[in-house]
Amino acid sequence: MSAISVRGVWVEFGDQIVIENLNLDIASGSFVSVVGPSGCGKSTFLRLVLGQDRPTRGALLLDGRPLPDEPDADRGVVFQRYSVFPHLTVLGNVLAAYELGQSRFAARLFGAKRRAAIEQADELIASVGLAPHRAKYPSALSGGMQQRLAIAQALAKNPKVLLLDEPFGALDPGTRAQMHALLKPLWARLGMTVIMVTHDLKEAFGLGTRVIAFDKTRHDPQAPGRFGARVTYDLDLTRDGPVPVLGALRPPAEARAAQ
Ligand SMILES: Nc1ncnc2c1ncn2[C@@H]1O[C@H](COP(=O)(O)OP(=O)(O)OP(=O)(O)O)[C@@H](O)[C@H]1O
Repeated sequence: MSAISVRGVWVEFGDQIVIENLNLDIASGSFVSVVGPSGCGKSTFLRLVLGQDRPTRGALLLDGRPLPDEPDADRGVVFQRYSVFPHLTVLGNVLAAYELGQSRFAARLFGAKRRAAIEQADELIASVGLAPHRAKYPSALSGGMQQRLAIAQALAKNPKVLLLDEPFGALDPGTRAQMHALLKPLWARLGMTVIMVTHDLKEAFGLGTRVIAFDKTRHDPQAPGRFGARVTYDLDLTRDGPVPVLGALRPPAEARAAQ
């Protein structure tokens, strides 16, 4: 589990301000959904936490220490598409993640370490429901199966923080619901901190313990890049009390627990 602090973060590309003075504290083990209009900087924020992009100003901390500048095994990521290796089987994909995560200097594991990695990979493959498909290549898997594989691959590194960028955006509603049913118990069992960008409000509220909305609050028609996005809503769903969901009121925690 891991806590993330965002301190006075700005992101600028040339004269375009994308994120403006962002301050956030994300608790260990929380599941944060990030929503907001297209182009408001949600993926940019995720790339900052991943270490793929750096803030123009400000700092990000993981457990009180500056986030490393490059992605590492502490942070796993699943994108909407294309995050699995097409030339490797299901097992090969998950094993590759173990190899990359565990062996910094030699890319392959051998002997007892490899056997242990295969055992762990098989457990993970089973936990995302892909055991019968372990020898298949991604081209032989459905979109939902490929995303389950991408999740297994991200989890193989045993990350403290799992970053999800519209992970189910390309899936049909039925498969999406299956993915929700898979992800929530996995998150609860593994106790990771999850940050998920989504355009689907139902998904955001259904999975998240907290929903953060990004948006630009100021606009200059003469200079569209002059102002960046800020946090416009920050809803803690673990607290009791009414939370508006799609125009309706969410039931209190007791009633939810009984559901
Ligand atoms: N490397 C880059 N160079 C220049 N501009 C960039 C770069 N990365 C992002 N941007 C700009 O930053 C803004 C925010 O992009 P971002 O992808 O973070 O938005 P988003 O909220 O995730 O959008 P969507 O919901 O459509 O995926 C966009 O205007 C985009 O063009």
